[in-house]
Amino acid sequence: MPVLVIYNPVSGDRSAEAFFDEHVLPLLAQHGVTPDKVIATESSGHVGSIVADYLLSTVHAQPLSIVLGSGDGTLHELINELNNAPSSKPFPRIHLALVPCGTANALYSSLFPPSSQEDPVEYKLKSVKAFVSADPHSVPLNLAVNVLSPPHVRPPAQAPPKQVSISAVVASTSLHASILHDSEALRASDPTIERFKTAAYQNIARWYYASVKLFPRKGPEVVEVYDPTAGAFVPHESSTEDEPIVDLIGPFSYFLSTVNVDRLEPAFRITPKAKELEEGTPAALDLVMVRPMRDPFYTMDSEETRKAFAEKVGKVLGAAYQDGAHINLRYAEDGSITTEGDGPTVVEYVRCGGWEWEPVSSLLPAMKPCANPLRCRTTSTIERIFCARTEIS
Ligand SMILES: Nc1ncnc2c1ncn2[C@@H]1O[C@H](COP(=O)(O)OP(=O)(O)OP(=O)(O)O)[C@@H](O)[C@H]1O
Repeated sequence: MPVLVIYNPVSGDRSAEAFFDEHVLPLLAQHGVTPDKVIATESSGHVGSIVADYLLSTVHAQPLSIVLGSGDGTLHELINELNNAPSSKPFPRIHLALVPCGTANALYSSLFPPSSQEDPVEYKLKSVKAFVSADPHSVPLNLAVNVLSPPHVRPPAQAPPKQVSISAVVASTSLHASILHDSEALRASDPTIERFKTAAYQNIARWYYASVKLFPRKGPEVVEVYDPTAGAFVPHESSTEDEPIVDLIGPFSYFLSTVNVDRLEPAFRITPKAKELEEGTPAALDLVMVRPMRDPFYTMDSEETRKAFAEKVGKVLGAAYQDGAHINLRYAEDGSITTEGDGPTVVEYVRCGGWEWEPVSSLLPAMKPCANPLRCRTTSTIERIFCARTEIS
């Protein structure tokens, strides 16, 4: 099977090149794996053209393996560039062995949940070791298709085309989208995951107005919601087999869905039940929402209310770092947050097949990343991309 070795030299703390020279390439050589190419990406989007050009130059009858040293962003680019690459015949199955060289490494840390005792070098080599082992095990990735509509324009002006983006980790609006947006500006000064926290504090008091539709996934055929008392997903109260679509209104503080991952950083388990979905079951999006109107103390939108509510959002995010404990938080009668009683859950943790986000204007300024309509749907598993992983018992 042909093998490409690709790394992004600027991802994370820029240590990918040294790590590949010192550990990854010697490990491959030790197992008799001679890569067809070893390439460092030179710019944004380069990873996709490296792989597409390679595939277009070969007969590509057999599957291709890629040892990829990067974070989630480079993987995202690879998937999207391949999806857009012109090819008269289908691309072969692609096997990935991941080396976590990025900042957050959400997919890697979900496939290989870290433990504090582990040697850091050994930890980073787990996927490559699975790939070179005598009996490699891989997991298929589910992909979510996101369609971003352009803002409405008045005729005769012509609207720009819709943008399609495929995600293998996360699709979000609201606070998380704003964090990603603003954390890029902090990359040069802070290469660590701390920059996500800095960006979170910059945006935590913002609300986003939208009307939202949730669609069921195949299998259950209803939208499901996590019930902390039952410790399980149950049918959403507004979703029945006859009328499965759930309509929600904002404002929203947090709105984020994941595929394939239960965490966005090694310790940030934002969709902690996502890994319980068994391989082979219909693809699902695990969606986490925080809507200020669920707070019994919500009266009206004002700068003051947003500031007070920001403290509660901070508690939700803090609990996500406590092994995903945010999904058990409820409002007490006095509006404080508790894990006791049967008050409304602070977080709505939904399992669905897709969602639509239609922004509506608010009296207070909305944020750029969430200003356009967005539709996100899971596809059934796409067979071509597999990740090398050891069995997780
Ligand atoms: N040679 C390069 N010079 C500049 N940018 C590059 C180069 N190669 C790739 N990139 C860009 O670097 C960006 C960041 O890469 P990546 O996502 O792998 O790391 P990260 O953002 O640190 O990690 P994570 O996504 O896990 O937080 C990608 O968007 C990619 O387009």
